[in-house]
Amino acid sequence: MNDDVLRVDGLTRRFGAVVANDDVSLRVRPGAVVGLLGHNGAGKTTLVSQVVGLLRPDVGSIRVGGVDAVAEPATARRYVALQPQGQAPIDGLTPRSAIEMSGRIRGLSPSAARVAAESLAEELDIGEWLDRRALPESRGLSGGIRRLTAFAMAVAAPTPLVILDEPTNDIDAARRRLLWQAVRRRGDAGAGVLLVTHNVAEAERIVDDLVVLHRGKVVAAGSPARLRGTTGSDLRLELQFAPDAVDLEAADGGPLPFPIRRTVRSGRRVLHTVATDAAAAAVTWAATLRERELIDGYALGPATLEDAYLALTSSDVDEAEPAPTGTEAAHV
Ligand SMILES: Nc1ncnc2c1ncn2[C@@H]1O[C@H](COP(=O)(O)OP(=O)(O)OP(=O)(O)O)[C@@H](O)[C@H]1O
Repeated sequence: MNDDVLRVDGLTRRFGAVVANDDVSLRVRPGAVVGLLGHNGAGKTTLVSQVVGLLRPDVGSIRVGGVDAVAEPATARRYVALQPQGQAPIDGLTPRSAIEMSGRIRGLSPSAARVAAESLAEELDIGEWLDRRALPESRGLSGGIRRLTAFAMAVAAPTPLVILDEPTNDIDAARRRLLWQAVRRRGDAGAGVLLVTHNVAEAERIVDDLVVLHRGKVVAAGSPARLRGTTGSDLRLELQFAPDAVDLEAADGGPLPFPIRRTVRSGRRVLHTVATDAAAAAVTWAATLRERELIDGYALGPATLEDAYLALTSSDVDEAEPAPTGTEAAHV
């Protein structure tokens, strides 16, 4: 089908010796929320900058709403709204005036822009700040309210494609939940949404598909269930090591009394993926490590997408066997 609202093919962008995007391809269909995940420096913002015409690719093509965004960036830009990664420059404005102004720039009538500001303030629970002025040096409005205002500015008028670059930074947990729901609603209303985030656990609940970038390359793509790459009944045993634990291998590297499907090391955490029937043995073993003060603590719960994401983007992974995902890109 060629009704993609965003289609990126073979995109490569270098900065000197750094290959920030390396043969990246992805697509976003109308009504789909696609999460773009990756660590710092993975190349996410470079990709977004090319889609909105702020950077030119070295190689590859970008189509936004069917328009060649490399050849005709100004035309393509009409189909896309962007919430950039940094704070929106709204000093001197109130959230209400900033949201209304964005809506007006995107073609809303004055009355439609007023209605949009009111309804977004309600949707995001920022009504109490709607008429408070943002002042220089981050005064007047908190970082979180500024981020929510920037989101409202991006979606004040509907566009076929919405790109959100880390929209949840600085936002408290309750309003983050409202924001995720608002993002999902934009997809349900028919927009294609490209959502750049580090927040794997929260994004998992609202995205249709995920694309994982690692060092400029797409290392996995597909639905959250496909990327999770474990059977529905798998569990995750998380071990937390003390800051002064010097020999992680000695603590957890011996023969284990149960089979482990996958192990990922992430800082002071070690995440083992285990089958449900190994739960009792896993807890007994972890409790012993805890008693011997080799670990600070442990937790056993359902395997999550975060485990799979860390496995895809970490160089410190042991796989017992190839991940049973059926995806062509579920390995690095
Ligand atoms: N203007 C630039 N000049 C030189 N190098 C750049 C430039 N912009 C990005 N890079 C480099 O390209 C790589 C990808 O950066 P990019 O900002 O796209 O990553 P990111 O995934 O958005 O990271 P973050 O999550 O930290 O925002 C990094 O190595 C970065 O240092």
